[in-house]
Amino acid sequence: MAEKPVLSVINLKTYFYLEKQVVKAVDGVSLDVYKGRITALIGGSGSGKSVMSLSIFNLVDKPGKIIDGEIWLNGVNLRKLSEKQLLKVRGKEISMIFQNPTSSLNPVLKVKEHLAEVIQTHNNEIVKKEALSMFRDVLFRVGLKNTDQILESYPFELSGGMCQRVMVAMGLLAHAHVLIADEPTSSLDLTTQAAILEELMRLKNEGLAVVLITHDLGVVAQMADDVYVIKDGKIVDSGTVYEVFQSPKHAYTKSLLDAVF
Ligand SMILES: Nc1ncnc2c1ncn2[C@@H]1O[C@H](COP(=O)(O)OP(=O)(O)OP(=O)(O)O)[C@@H](O)[C@H]1O
Repeated sequence: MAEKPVLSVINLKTYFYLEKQVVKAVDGVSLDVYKGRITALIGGSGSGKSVMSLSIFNLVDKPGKIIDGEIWLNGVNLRKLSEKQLLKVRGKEISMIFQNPTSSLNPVLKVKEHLAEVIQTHNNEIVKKEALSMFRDVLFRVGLKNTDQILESYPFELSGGMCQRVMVAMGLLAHAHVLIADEPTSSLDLTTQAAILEELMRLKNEGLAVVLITHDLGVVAQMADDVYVIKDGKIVDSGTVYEVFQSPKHAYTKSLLDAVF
């Protein structure tokens, strides 16, 4: 691929130091994520998908630790940044939507306050009125219609799908370059799942780089451009979705595909 990746992970290792053993949750993963493409990360339960995405944000808690590797975002190695510098990157340049959208938002903040937090650190001079019209606009873009009411709502007053969309809106407002979606639809009903997936496609078409972590290989076949298969913390297969699904190189990929198709 001629274009440079927006996000490049090189030889990343994240281990959990337990009393009796070391769990090598991510064990030398390298992957490239491109603008305007959906990159899927697939693998069975416990293969390292979530630890991988948390590592990108440096959000791995003890006893876990990133012990090696580089994480390049638009030419900056995130592993060299201080926690203060990383705060500016998280949710701004890379945003993330999690499995459980309701608990990913702060329960004591209204939607408008979540959105305000995004622009405060980003763009102080925006006056209140302009900010509100930007918020309405961005909520509308993610398919939320009753924007004035939603702005005044707390997360618990919204459905899971609505919270998910608020998180996507926060990423849009921040002009994020990369969106990492970790099982973004797992807790949602079918109609909302379809709407969120459609939204991800739209964002990709707008030029965002999307990393999609999912168990749902049907969704991957339908939506992804590139695929990485992770097993026991290691990438065992990768390529375009066509390459990986048509001619899987690793027996593990074949078994994942056989279980579904
Ligand atoms: N806090 C922790 N302490 C110890 N081990 C952990 C911790 N968190 C994750 N692990 C281990 O790291 C490995 C990778 O876990 P991870 O959550 O990344 O898997 P996953 O691929 O996201 O699974 P799933 O699809 O079920 O969400 C697993 O062996 C898991 O047990």
